[in-house]
Amino acid sequence: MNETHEDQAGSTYDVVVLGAGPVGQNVADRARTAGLTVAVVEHELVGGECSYWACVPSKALLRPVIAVANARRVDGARQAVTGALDTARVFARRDHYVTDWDDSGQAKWVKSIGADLFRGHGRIDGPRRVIVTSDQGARRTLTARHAVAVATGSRPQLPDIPGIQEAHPWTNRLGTDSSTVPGRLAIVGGGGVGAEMATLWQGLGSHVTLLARRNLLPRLEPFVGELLAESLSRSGADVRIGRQVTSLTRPDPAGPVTLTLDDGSQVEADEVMFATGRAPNTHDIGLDTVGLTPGSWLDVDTTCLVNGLAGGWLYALGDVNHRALLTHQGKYQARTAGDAIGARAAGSPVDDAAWGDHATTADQHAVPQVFFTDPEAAAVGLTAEQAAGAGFRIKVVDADFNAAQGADLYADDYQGHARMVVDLDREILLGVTFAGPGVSELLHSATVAVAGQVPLKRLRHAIACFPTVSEIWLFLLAAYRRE
Ligand SMILES: Cc1cc2nc3c(=O)[nH]c(=O)nc-3n(C[C@H](O)[C@H](O)[C@H](O)COP(=O)(O)OP(=O)(O)OC[C@H]3O[C@@H](n4cnc5c(N)ncnc54)[C@H](O)[C@@H]3O)c2cc1C
Ligand SMILES: NC(=O)c1ccc[n+]([C@@H]2O[C@H](COP(=O)([O-])OP(=O)(O)OC[C@H]3O[C@@H](n4cnc5c(N)ncnc54)[C@H](O)[C@@H]3O)[C@@H](O)[C@H]2O)c1
Repeated sequence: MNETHEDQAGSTYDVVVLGAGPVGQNVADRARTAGLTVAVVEHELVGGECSYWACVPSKALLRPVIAVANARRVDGARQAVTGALDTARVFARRDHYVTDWDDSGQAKWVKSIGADLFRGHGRIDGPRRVIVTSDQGARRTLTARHAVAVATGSRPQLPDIPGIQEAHPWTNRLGTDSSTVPGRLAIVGGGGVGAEMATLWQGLGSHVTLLARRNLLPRLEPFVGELLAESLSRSGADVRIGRQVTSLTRPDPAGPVTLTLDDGSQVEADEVMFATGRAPNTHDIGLDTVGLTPGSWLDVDTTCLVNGLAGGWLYALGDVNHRALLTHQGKYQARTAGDAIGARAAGSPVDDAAWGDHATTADQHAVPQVFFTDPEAAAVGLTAEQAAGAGFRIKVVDADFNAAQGADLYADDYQGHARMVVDLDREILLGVTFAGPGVSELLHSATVAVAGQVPLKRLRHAIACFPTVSEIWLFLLAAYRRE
């Protein structure tokens, strides 16, 4: 059951990592760099949800949809893009990026860093011990001298609605690995998954009905969801905000599904997808053997050490700690925690003060996120509502992208909006949000400004090139001065 290198150090390791998604792989790498021996346990595919059913396949599928939408925004190019997407080629492109759901390349990488990979389901069995059970039922005990790092990720959270099981709903799994386009697709949930999946499947030719009980992308500034709802509607999707599903019926599993909504109306579709949030993969990892509650999100300190557990040996990284369910943020936690584990094992000082080498301070102040919708949505830090709620004295500054000539040259009649939230006491940025074509690549400038707490007086000297979409910064800063 194990794919170990020949001189494997028995079944005692410095660090045992549960889950070989992007986060598990990164903490393993960092612990190896610190000179520690590492075992990695994986019960499905090395690479995790991110590589096979989330970030990678969804972005591989979305890219052609967005590329065509952007070409159609440019006169002269528009005339060259007249046909429908070649869905067979789009799915083939996705299959390439998920390596046909074959994880041998990533398994090889785990071994290349000098970690030992154990295939099977990992369960904690008391402090510093993990039992791995293979598909064939063989058990192996792994003991961790210094740390067990839980990076088991999350799975879809389905609401308890009558008829949901019989409806055989899609989740992010079929939403990213299907190679057929349903004629009509109903999507429940308007968060990141629902918004991207609606963009994707409408773009691939489904007629999408998107049912959201609140604004779309409700964690971002409200203008983002409004622009997205308008754009999806323009593309032919039926977007219903403020609606809930009360029941589903699907008498024939191969036939259509009918959703009944809270206003009594019904939606018939060929498939229904639930994108209603995530639950942590902690229900069956032995948390009860160390006094923690199975199925709970794991509460951690700034080094990702689980709070309230004696001995300082259990770390939780990535989706399972519920800080920010994003691959890049989980990998940041993994780099930080891996270094902290290394420092603690060596008896070296741990720098866990704010913005220190062993602190995940950005989790609180500067989480960047991009939704690959049309228009793209990109945000870092706090929204105006969050900043005001946290007690900051703020100024909210807005600008439309079409003020910037660079944006108009990028896309004729560029539709997009930007907002920055200024901390008036320190004159730094607390948050920045962009919505518009191509803004995903603009976000890092805002992330540097927010994480770096760059004074606005200095930001004035960070000049955006003419004529680029980044010129939006000039208009945001000018609006701040004017007001
Ligand atoms: C549709 C969709 C699109 C997304 N797009 C993006 C995006 O574009 N950008 C972004 O930053 N984030 C995106 N996310 C979020 C991102 O997928 C997660 O934040 C990320 O996968 C978390 O990484 P992880 O390593 O914590 O968990 P996972 O990727 O879920 O990996 C966990 C691993 O642990 C294994 N495992 C679980 N339990 C056990 C056990 N007991 N024993 C052994 N192995 C176990 C699993 O099999 C899995 O391989 C998206 C999510 C979804 C659903
Ligand atoms: N590009 C990206 O970075 C990207 C893309 C997709 C997802 N993600 C991340 O993955 C995580 C999971 O995304 P998600 O969209 O599944 O979760 P989410 O929590 O972001 O959104 C779920 C949405 O479903 C709604 N909802 C919950 N129960 C409902 C019900 N019974 N009926 C109708 N609506 C209901 C919620 O109000 C919420 O708006 C998020 O943290 C997200 O940021 C990231």
